[in-house]
Amino acid sequence: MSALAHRRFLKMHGAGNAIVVLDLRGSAAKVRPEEARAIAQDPGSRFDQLMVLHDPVSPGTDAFMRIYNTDGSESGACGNGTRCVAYAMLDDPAMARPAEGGRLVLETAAGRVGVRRISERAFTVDMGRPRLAWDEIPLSEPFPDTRRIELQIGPIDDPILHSPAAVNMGNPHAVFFVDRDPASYDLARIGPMLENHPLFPERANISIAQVTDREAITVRVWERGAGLTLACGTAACATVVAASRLRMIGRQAHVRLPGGELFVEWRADDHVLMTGPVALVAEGTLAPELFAGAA
Ligand SMILES: N[C@H](CCC[C@H](N)C(=O)O)C(=O)O
Repeated sequence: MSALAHRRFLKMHGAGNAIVVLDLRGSAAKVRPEEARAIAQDPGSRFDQLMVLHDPVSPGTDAFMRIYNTDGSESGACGNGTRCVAYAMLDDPAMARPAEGGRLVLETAAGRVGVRRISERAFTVDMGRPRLAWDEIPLSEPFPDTRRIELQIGPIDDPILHSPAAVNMGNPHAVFFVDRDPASYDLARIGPMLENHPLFPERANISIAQVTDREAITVRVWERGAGLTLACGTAACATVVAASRLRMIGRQAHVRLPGGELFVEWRADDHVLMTGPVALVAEGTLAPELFAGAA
């Protein structure tokens, strides 16, 4: 039987991004990709991302986090999910541990993120520094300037989208800036082609963004490994960094996504801070039969 059977989870969302939090601290259990897929496919535990807590690995951190997409693939970052984890680690009766004044340091395969409570249901995540070199995104061929890379989709003489910015926020992002409502693009059709484009050896999250004023951007996202989601925290961060590099905004903006709004600041010390809400939807336990056919 799976080591995950009967384990309790929290079903949450961050600006509409569906998140499940599972606490495996104090155990040697790990989530296998097929088990993540099985959990995602059950209506009671459906998620865009599964945030799994493990015992801390490095001194000065409160937990090690593994992040799974709907398809079972792992990511080095999830902004919305990190806020949900902070809520769980500070407020959930079973998951909470005493923490210094509402502050936590979480570690993932991509590095450390700091989280600070702003209010009962809002948190600011220090997502760390963006990685901007072509081989840090990563891209499969060299581009000295990742503010606009050579990639387009649609008719060669009249592309639907072209010249995206590339940013890594612990995960790879391509951001296409457009001058009309991002909702007018068929991202459900375009997204998978771009997510799996050979230019992205680790695939990519695909955003379509419209800068509506010097401090406001409207974004829609096709997420790597999860598809269309109502919000994507790291995409919001990547979009603000990209827009700032292109001088379309200053260093901060309100990012409006279908599921809600995030505020992102690319601080002078190169750290990207993202502030947004969390919501608790339900709690549940993982039924053993979930994993019966896990493949
Ligand atoms: N799909 C992303 C991970 C989740 C990102 C998103 N949900 C967020 O809030 O940052 C990836 O595979 O890179």
